[in-house]
Amino acid sequence: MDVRAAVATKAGAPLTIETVQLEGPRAGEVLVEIKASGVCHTDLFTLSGDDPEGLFPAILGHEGAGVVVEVGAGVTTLKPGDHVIPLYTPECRTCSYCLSRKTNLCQAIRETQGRGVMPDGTSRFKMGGKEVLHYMGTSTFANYTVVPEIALAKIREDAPFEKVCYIGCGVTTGIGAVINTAKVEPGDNVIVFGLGGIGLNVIQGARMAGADMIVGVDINPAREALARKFGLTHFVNSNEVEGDLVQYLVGLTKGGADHTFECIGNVKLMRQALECAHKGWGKSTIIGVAGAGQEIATRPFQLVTGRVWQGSAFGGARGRTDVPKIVDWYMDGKINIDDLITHVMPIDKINDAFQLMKDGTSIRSVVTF
Ligand SMILES: NC(=O)C1=CN([C@@H]2O[C@H](COP(=O)(O)OP(=O)(O)OC[C@H]3O[C@@H](n4cnc5c(N)ncnc54)[C@H](OP(=O)(O)O)[C@@H]3O)[C@@H](O)[C@H]2O)C=CC1
Ligand SMILES: N[C@@H](CCC(=O)N[C@@H](CSC=O)C(=O)NCC(=O)O)C(=O)O
Ligand SMILES: [Zn+2]
Ligand SMILES: [Zn+2]
Repeated sequence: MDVRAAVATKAGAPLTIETVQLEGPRAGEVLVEIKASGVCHTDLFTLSGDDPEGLFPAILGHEGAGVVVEVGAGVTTLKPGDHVIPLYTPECRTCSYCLSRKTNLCQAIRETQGRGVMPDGTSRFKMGGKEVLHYMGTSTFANYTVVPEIALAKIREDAPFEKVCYIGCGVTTGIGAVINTAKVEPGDNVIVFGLGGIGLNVIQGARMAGADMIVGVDINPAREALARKFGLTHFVNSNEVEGDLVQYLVGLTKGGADHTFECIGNVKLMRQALECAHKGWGKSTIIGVAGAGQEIATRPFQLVTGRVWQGSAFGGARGRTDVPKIVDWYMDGKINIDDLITHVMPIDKINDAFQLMKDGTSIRSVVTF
């Protein structure tokens, strides 16, 4: 079938809206009509060429929501008409990672996903007779896509696609990092570096967990007012701090934070986030994704003296199990998504969404089909 897609032809170039040929679902696969997709910083990161796994030409997008159109042979858990959110972290429930119960990083299809192909090693997308690659196993910047059954969360049918698509990455990543990975406890002090589409959800998660001080660090003063609505108690504009930022934050939290989160992807800030965690017990969780060749550094003494450095992918969430519950939280008014979706536009305007993100003007843009 012909589908409309925003194609990333090469690193650094704007996406182009194209008619692409999509083959139907093979065994274990599902054809999904994508109704809406958020644009995450990671899409921009991959498009920039900084992602060691970035491949072109490809159809980016990993924050979608839509409706099942057709299922391939052997698919038992989904049927046409079901509403779904594609998962870049699948949940097969049978691989050793899933069975360990120690991680959400299902590895059942990770290798082929990283090569931009379906689990059988081929792509379903073609343009002008040539293969176009999948991205993160989801490729949601197309009005139809094919996704493995194990990478689809079935959600309730009354949830609005234009809002709950954000649960496909940003919401789950931020709230999940607090609840599943860091396990923030009532009364904890928290510092969040980067108050964008992820960091604001970390703030929202910290408030849900009952944190006491919730400190946000950003260079964009426009982020303060919105962050306060989500639970921020102290805003720090790092450009305005005189002297050492780490010392300032340690002072503000009277010895360092119980938990810090890096939500930018900057290795220097990852170090600062670790070093303003409390001596003896502070935990620092890296969420931001850093480019090829970037490495983190600190004095080992920082760890010897009890700080813990860890990371979180997709908020430690097991998507098929947890995503439907997070959709319920939104529908029940327990979490706020609406105020974070600052722009909605048709897919034809997707390059505007990337520009708004680069300019620091948007929190989340959602494209519709
Ligand atoms: N681990 C995971 O599972 C996931 C990781 N990510 C990653 O998380 C990171 C954040 O994504 P997202 O929230 O969408 O990105 P955004 O661009 O929305 O947010 C980043 C924020 O950090 C601010 N910032 C930039 N530089 C600095 C600085 N030097 N000091 C303080 N603040 C700064 C930005 O300001 P300004 O707006 O002015 O630039 C912006 O407010 C990215 O690296 C993304 O790839 C995303 C999803 C999942
Ligand atoms: N491909 C990159 C790493 C990109 C990355 O870390 N992705 C996150 C999700 S970011 C979503 O917006 C993730 O889940 N990582 C786990 C994984 O298995 O990819 C690189 O090679 O550096
Ligand atoms: Zn993302
Ligand atoms: Zn698995």
